[in-house]
Amino acid sequence: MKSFTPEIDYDNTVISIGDLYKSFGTNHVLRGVDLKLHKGENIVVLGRSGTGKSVLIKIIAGLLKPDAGTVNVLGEEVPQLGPIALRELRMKVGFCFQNGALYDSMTVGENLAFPLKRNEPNMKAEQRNKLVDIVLDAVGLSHTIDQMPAELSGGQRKRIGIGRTLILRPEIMLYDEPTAGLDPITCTEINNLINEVQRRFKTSSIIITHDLTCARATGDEIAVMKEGKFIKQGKFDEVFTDNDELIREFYDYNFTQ
Ligand SMILES: Nc1ncnc2c1ncn2[C@@H]1O[C@H](COP(=O)(O)OP(=O)(O)OP(=O)(O)O)[C@@H](O)[C@H]1O
Repeated sequence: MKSFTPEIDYDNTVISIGDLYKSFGTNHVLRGVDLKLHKGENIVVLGRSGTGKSVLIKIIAGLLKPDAGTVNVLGEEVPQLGPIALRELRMKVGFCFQNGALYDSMTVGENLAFPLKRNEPNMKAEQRNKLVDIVLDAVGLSHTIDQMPAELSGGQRKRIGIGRTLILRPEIMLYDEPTAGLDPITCTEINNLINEVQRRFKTSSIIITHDLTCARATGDEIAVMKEGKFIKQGKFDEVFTDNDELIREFYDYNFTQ
C-alpha cells in the first residue's frame, strides 16, 4: 500500500480510450478496450502473457496504429496525428521499456543527458547537467553518474531507464513490466520508485505487469485484461474479491505459492 495519498483529479482525464480494436492478421489482440486515466492516477493493467497489454501502451504512445476505436491522450486523437504533432506528444508521454534501453557505450550521466540533447538541442549544458542531477537523485543513484551501464545491477539499470524517461518531464509515464526479472527486494524498490515518481513529479501512469505485488503497491486502480478486453476494473481489494477464474488464478499464483 502507498505511504501517501496521491492527488488524483477525477475531473481531468489525461487518457481516454474507447472501443479499441487491433488485430495482426487473424490474431485479434484488442477486442473492444475502454479505459480512462485521470490526472495524477496510477492505473495498473494486469493480464497474462500475450493478452495485448504491450500492444495497448504502444497504441497509446503512437507506436502502433489501431484498427478501430478512439485514443485520446492529453486532448489529442493519437491515431490522427501527423509525425510532428506525434513527436510533440511523445515528449509528454514517457515510455519506460522493459529492458531500460540504455546505451552501453555511454556513461549513466551521458545516457540521461542524451534525450535532452536530442529533443531540446538549445538547452544549455548547465541546465542539462542540473536536470541529470535532479533525476539521478530522484532515482537514488547519484553516485553512478560516471559508471557504465554494464557496471550496474538489473535493478539499477531499471532505475536509470526510468530516470531517462523522466528527464523530459513527461506528464504521463507508461511502464512496461517494470519489475520483470527482478528479485523481490529489488521489485519493492522499483514499486517505491514508481510511487515516488507519481508523488514528486505529479505524473499519471499506466503500469503493465503480471506481478500482483507490483499491482497492489503501485495501482490506485487495477484493470484486468483477458482475451483483448478488460474484464474487471477497480481498487485492488475490489478486483480480487471477484470469483472470476482468471482473477483467482492470478491471486493464487502470486500469493499462495
Ligand atoms: N508488431 C506485431 N506484429 C504481429 N503480432 C504482434 C505484434 N505485436 C504484438 N503482436 C501479438 O499480439 C499479441 C499480444 O502481444 P503483447 O506483447 O501485447 O502481449 P502482452 O500482454 O504484453 O504479453 P507479455 O506479458 O508476454 O509481454 C501476441 O500474440 C503478439 O504475438
